[in-house]
Amino acid sequence: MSKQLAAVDLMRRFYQLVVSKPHRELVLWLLKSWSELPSVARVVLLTCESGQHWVRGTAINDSVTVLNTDLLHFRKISPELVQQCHSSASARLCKADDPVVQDKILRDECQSIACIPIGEESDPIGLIYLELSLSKKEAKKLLGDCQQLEVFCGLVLQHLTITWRHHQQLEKAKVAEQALWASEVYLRSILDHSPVFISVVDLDGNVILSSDHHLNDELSEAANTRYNGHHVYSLFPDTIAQALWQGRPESEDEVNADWEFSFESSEGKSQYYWINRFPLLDQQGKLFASCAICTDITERKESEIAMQEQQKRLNHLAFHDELTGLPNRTLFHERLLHSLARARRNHSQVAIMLLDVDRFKYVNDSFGHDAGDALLKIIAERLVSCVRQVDTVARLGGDEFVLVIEDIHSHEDVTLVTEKILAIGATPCELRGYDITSTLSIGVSVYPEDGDDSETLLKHADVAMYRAKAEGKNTYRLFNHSMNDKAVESLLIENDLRKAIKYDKLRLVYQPKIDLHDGRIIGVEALVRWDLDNGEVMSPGEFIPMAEETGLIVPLGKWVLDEACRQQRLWLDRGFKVGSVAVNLSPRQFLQIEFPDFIQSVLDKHQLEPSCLELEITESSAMENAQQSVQMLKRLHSMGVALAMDDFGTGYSSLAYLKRFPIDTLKIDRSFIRDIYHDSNDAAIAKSIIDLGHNMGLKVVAEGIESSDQKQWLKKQGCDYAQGFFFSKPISANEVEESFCHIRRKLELVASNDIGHGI
Ligand SMILES: Nc1nc2c(ncn2[C@@H]2O[C@H](COP(=O)(O)O[C@H]3[C@@H](O)[C@H](n4cnc5c(=O)[nH]c(N)nc54)O[C@@H]3COP(=O)(O)O)[C@@H](O)[C@H]2O)c(=O)[nH]1
Repeated sequence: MSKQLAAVDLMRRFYQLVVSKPHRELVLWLLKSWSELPSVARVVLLTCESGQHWVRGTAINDSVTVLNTDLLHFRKISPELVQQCHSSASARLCKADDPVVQDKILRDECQSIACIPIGEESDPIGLIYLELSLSKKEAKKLLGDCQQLEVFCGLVLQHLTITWRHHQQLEKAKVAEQALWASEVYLRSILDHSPVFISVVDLDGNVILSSDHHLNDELSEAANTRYNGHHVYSLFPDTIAQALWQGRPESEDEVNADWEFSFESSEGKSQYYWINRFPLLDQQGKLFASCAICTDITERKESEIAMQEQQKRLNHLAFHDELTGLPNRTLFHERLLHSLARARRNHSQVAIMLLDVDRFKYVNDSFGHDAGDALLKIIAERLVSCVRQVDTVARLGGDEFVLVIEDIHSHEDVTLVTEKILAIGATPCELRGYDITSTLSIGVSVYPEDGDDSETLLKHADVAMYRAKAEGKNTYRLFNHSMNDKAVESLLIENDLRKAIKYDKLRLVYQPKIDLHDGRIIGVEALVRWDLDNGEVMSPGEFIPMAEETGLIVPLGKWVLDEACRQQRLWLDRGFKVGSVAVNLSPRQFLQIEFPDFIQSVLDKHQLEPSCLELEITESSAMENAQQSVQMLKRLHSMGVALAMDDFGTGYSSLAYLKRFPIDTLKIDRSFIRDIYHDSNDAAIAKSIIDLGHNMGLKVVAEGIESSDQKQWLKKQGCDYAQGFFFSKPISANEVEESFCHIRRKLELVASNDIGHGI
């Protein structure tokens, strides 16, 4: 047969044998073909792929096994031998006792080992490993006879290798496809469930990929559809589109950036996002798209803003007056310190103007606190309008304001400002439908001539203001050192008294009044005491005139009335019938239009009959505004409150008026009682007052009885009641209570037996 025909025959046989035969069968056939050769003890079929050897099968006599294992794990033939053969470019034969095969051979009769490369000698696709019971020489001959089998084996192995590789590639593609599918599923799931908005935008601005979380429904025209495939500018307002596509406009790196972003919804609600943009590069490292991750931080931002605003409000409250919004005392002091520091540096002058609203109490009491607050607000606004922005207008509390005016060059500058303030202060303002004119009193001190530090300057402005008030109100006074001493002293007392009223440093003591005929206690007179911080007690003789002068008598008088009625209620509840409680009234208090209403409210508050209360008004104050006093006394009398005229005999009573005063009692001033026994004039006056009182149908009380003689004389003259140290000094409510029974017994004894002295 020609070589050509032989080749064709071989190919035919090859195709008959190989095509459509399962691989396993081909491997078995190969192994079998070699193992059936005479003297072959063991056959191993190996393939070479990318420098690695795979054992595909092994045959020992009739037992053929198909394998697929790494040579290194097979370990039944020598890897060194395989390696040597593989690199030698020809079949290699060695004796069984060759060191490379030692310990590996299977049988004792094995004399030689053959390792036959299959395919290209320099780059074989496989190897046939044989263990032979032939000498090396005999084995060589046998292998020479097997060339056809060798070629055929090469073809089959090549076929197998190709199909294996093909299979492998298919497997790999399948795995890659699965991996791709999985990564797509992961990505979609992540996008679908992501709580943030993620978008990938290509270089032309088209959305390639986006998460289901919409930025804000109203922002997206495609809110309920996927964004993909749309241009960012067709989906979002320009600002957002730009953020998603072109990045932060001011950023140097337009692609890679993160920043906070906000926009306003159509409802005017601000929406905040944190945007993180980064580039997407292809395999060549070229930018093909950019990804933006937008996290909704609105809630966090809102709470941050709320906290900042609260902090701002707290800061504002700490340094501003809540009612007027003006700087408060703390901020005023700070500003004043700065102004003084500036003035020191610039050798300039600063004016401190302390303002007090005249008759503010009256507005408050007459129109109510809301009206008072409204007035303060109006004044605050007007003051601010009077000064330059660099100046300070502050409210120190109550109706007290202060101004710090910088860069003053002369007293004329000060006068200009004060007159402006007085003018706008006196402009009427409407409160509750009434046109109210509330004037201001201003005290001014100037740095450096009136003081070098804030405390002194403020004290001196206070002194000047006090002087402005004392000298007619609705005016201003510039401080001068001659004002200082007396004014400061009065001011200090006034301030302390203000605090004493506020912080309950006042108390009442009670002096009993006795019926001279039977010695009964017919009532007590409430007298106020002021406990000073140094432990001393200030007499009302000292502070009542000052309280009257400053107007403090009104709150003080209210407190006395309320406290006396409270105590009366307590005594009644505990079974102590002390008679009426008499309270002294100051003229200012007495002439307040709303005074009867106040009395009624106190009686109601403590659930007292009007007869439980007696009001004492001095003769001189009743006569001072006689016409008004008549009206007021009539109103009080009609309410059923007992009325007494105090210190009678010391004033200039007009009998015409006296008969019009609806009073119940005349109190003879103690100055007539003192020498009643020795001074015939005093005796005559006292006697006349007793007669006058009786003739007018009034009861008469003698004050200041210190001795039994005085008492006896008065009793003899028909005086009804008496009061004085002879019976009892003013005592505390507790003492009244504790010794009430004792006092009553003793007073009764003194009155009836003319004995006893004091209690
Ligand atoms: N508007 C108000 N005036 C008040 C009030 N409390 C007191 N006063 C007036 O202050 C003046 C001084 O009062 P006081 O120091 O309390 O003196 C009173 C008595 O202690 C004193 N007195 C009483 N008996 C005697 C005595 O036998 N001898 C003596 N030397 N003094 C005595 O007289 C004062 C009471 O006087 P009168 O009011 O006239 O009855 C005084 O004018 C008080 O009115 C207050 O709450 N509001």
